[in-house]
Amino acid sequence: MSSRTPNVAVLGGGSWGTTVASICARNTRTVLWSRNAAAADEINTQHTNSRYLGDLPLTDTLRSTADIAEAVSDADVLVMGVPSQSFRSVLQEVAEHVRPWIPVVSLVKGLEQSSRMRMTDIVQAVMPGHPAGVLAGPNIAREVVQGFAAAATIAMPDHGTAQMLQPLFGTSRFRVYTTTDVVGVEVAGALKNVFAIATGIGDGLNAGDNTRAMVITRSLRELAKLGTAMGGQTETFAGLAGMGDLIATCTSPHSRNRRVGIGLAQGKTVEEVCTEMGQVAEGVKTSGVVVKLSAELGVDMPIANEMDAVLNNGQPVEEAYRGLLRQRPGHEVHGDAW
Ligand SMILES: NC(=O)C1=CN([C@@H]2O[C@H](COP(=O)(O)OP(=O)(O)OC[C@H]3O[C@@H](n4cnc5c(N)ncnc54)[C@H](O)[C@@H]3O)[C@@H](O)[C@H]2O)C=CC1
Ligand SMILES: O=C(CO)COP(=O)(O)O
Repeated sequence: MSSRTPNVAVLGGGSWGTTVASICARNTRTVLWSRNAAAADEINTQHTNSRYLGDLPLTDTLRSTADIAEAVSDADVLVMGVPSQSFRSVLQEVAEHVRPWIPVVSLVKGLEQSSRMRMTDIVQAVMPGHPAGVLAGPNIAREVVQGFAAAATIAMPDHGTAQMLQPLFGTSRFRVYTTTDVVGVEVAGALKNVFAIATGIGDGLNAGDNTRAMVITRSLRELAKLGTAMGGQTETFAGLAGMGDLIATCTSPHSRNRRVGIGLAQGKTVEEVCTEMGQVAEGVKTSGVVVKLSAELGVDMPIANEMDAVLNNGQPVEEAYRGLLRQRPGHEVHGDAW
């Protein structure tokens, strides 16, 4: 790469794709692909994305297009910000237009339902040879756009690539750390959404602060057990992408996943809550994938199992908490039961 800063293309004009593109545009030439031409036009002329981020101002040098080939043709770095279940099809659509071997950074916190694959595995399958990594952390989009201090970690298989990408995503108030633990960061980001739904149910049932702390703490343990069984490093789960994001998502009034849990506790169906929100809550679809993976890998995940029962098998929310309380607590650190 020459001495000029790399060109970035971000695919996906929702809350987080827009936010990350706005940050990158402060640091280098950045194009955001939105499938909605009116939204792209609004970003170019008004410097807002009102559907997802209200009137919060975006970086005025950010350029947006609804033409996916145009968005990526000059890109030195490809950033994927479409939800997990659309990730493969968008990548397939764009693959022939992308320069050879440029790095691909996923912003996505979900697992593919049909294949149970992580997003970086999908990159390897669709665009073999491209270095694939992930940016994740406690990053509620609107708070990041507003410029409140926050941090994330960028994981790439090669540390030099992570260090090369770091300045593209960071600002003085958005601190980007580096790691090579792609699996750990990616799994942590996907799993925390399932546990945010569990916390939301407790909050919606007015179960109180002790219950919330119990669910978050035991969720971290489940997350770390499955994450390490899948190849992630233990320390990652105590970091920004693990504990950090679990805390943010399980406690934020802005979290879509937590709001799903609250809605369920209020007697709404998953479909009703998701339609009302009009934004993705990845944990709904990730829940079923997680229980299948945990069964395959022999990892006991009682909270995730209860969420799968509620979200996919019609179990009433009150039963989910009662089901957990019926279990006898074992050794806090070495026990299998929750
Ligand atoms: N919003 C947030 O605070 C954060 C979100 N994330 C993750 O980022 C990913 C994207 O989420 P958000 O931007 O928040 O979702 P969103 O619901 O705000 O927006 C999703 C965007 O993807 C587009 N999209 C969906 N399917 C598409 C397809 N087939 N082709 C083209 N575009 C498509 C939608 O039109 C929409 O613009 C998710 O995995 C989420 O977990 C990660 C960190 C923070
Ligand atoms: O990933 C997020 C914060 O880090 C956003 O969480 P939600 O998708 O639940 O809004």
